[in-house]
Amino acid sequence: MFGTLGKLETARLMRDLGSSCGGFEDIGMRMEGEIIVPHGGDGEGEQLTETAPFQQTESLVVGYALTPKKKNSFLQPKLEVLARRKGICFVAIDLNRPLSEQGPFDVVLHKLLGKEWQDVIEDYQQKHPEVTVLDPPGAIQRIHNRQSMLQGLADLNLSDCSGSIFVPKQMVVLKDSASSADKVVEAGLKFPLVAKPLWIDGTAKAHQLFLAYDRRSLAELDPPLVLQEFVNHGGVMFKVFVVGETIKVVRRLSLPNISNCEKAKVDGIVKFPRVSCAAASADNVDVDPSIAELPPKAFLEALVKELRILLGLRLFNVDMIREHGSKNVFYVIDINYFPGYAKMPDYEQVFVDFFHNMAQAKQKKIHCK
Ligand SMILES: O=P(O)(O)O[C@@H]1[C@@H](OP(=O)(O)O)[C@H](OP(=O)(O)O)[C@H](O)[C@H](OP(=O)(O)O)[C@H]1OP(=O)(O)O
Ligand SMILES: Nc1ncnc2c1ncn2[C@@H]1O[C@H](COP(=O)(O)OP(=O)(O)O)[C@@H](O)[C@H]1O
Ligand SMILES: [Mg+2]
Ligand SMILES: [Mg+2]
Repeated sequence: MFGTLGKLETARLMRDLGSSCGGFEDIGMRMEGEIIVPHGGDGEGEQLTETAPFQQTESLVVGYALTPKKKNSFLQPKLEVLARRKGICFVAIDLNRPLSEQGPFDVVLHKLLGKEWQDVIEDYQQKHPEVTVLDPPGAIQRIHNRQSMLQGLADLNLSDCSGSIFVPKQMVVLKDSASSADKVVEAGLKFPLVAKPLWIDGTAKAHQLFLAYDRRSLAELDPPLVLQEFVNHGGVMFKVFVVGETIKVVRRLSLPNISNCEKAKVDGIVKFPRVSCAAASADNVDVDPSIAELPPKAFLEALVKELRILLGLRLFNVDMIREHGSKNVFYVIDINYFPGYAKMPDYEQVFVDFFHNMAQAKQKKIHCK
């Protein structure tokens, strides 16, 4: 039932990956991308010393509501110590007590799923307009659906034209039906297609993706899902991390090109691992530099500027691939709210600068009253 990726590709993929995202191990030097830090931060973490003088006054109190996994991966000791030195402190929100009885907070940083929390944070946002909610729940909801997350991207009018941005042709299949295969063909989607669960619900299942090589295989998939045309991109993808005004790009391993010969040979559906969640080890993958070349800086800045407005988010990353053979034709294939920032080089300093700028803006506002 499950076909197989080309033997060579699979072997290479598994060799390079070493592990899937869940049991994330750093499998090699992460190819650090360009650092675009338009404001004061130099992106360089300061050397930590045990006797680092803690800032006495708290300039910013950040309440956080995160899963244990996210708390462990994001709130690492180095971040807390560097933050404390700038008067920024992180306080765990007690989910068993009313949020309004806790704090006071300057910022509420959250990534929890479920209607209950959504109601709590929306109610809190109404009652506490003075608190920065990172990020607004409505904006987060939009990217929990793989259709709405990409809506509007293809129409972005980018000020910089050193590149162009597209979204792969895709369609949503809400329920099993004999006619869904006909609709896919009528919509002119070309196989192979990447089948992705429609909803991002924080479970591993939301990341179980398949390649569907022919229309007959669609019946083996479990709706609701998005079917997206596969775009050859040479096996390297770009993760564009955004933290407020800061942008950082890293390269990650991705799926190899699918040749016409393979398209003809392989049938059925193929499940594939979370190739891009682990850090790329580009050192041992012979990739053509034109494939691995980072997207132009001005292009990324123009794209992210528009995305911040379109999405209404400050903490997100964008998965982009360069169309194979093109100079700078890019496809956005995924957008993630509050992703695994610990895999972004120097993430601690980036966040300290981000929160410090927030604290300064708050101070300015108080003095202007
Ligand atoms: O597990 P991590 O730390 O690698 O981060 C996951 C992200 O990996 P990335 O940082 O892009 O390499 C991951 O990104 P991808 O979807 O794998 O591109 C998701 O953002 C995931 O959150 P969710 O399951 O979509 O809610 C993220 O999971 P959470 O950390 O939010 O649970
Ligand atoms: N349309 C596509 N064309 C080519 N490869 C794709 C496409 N969509 C996804 N992929 C591959 O699958 C990986 C995971 O897809 P993505 O949409 O980012 O799902 P997730 O949210 O689970 O990360 C991507 O990093 C890329 O390697
Ligand atoms: Mg992704
Ligand atoms: Mg994702």
